[in-house]
Amino acid sequence: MDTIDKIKQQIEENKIILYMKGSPEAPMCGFSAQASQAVMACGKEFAYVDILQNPDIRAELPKYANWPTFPQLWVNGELIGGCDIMLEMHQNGELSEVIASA
Ligand SMILES: N[C@@H](CCC(=O)N[C@@H](CS)C(=O)NCC(=O)O)C(=O)O
Ligand code: FES
Repeated sequence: MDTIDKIKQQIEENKIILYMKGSPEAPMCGFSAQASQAVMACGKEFAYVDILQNPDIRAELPKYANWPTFPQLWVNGELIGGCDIMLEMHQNGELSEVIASA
């Protein structure tokens, strides 16, 4: 399967999916750590992909998403945003709402 198809499948099959560096338990970058903590605080199960272990996705997702960096949170097939957006939405309560809608 080519990388774009793999990405599309992941996003379709997982209502909440976080593309990040490392894992929520062992994040490998401060941005990914903060983002995964905000998502975890919403209390709903979510999928994640460690892009450090998936260099093809690291290379292709930014083009597909039209978003240059990681982490990236996707909910219901749509890009929500990166770390700054997740933290802002966590602070104003919108992150839980979006995640609850998944
Ligand atoms: N301001 C960004 C911070 C994230 C960021 O700058 N990520 C960088 C460093 S971890 C990145 O993903 N660079 C591309 C790469 O490492 O593939 C956000 O809101 O998500
Ligand atoms: S890995 Fe260096 S800032 Fe994320």
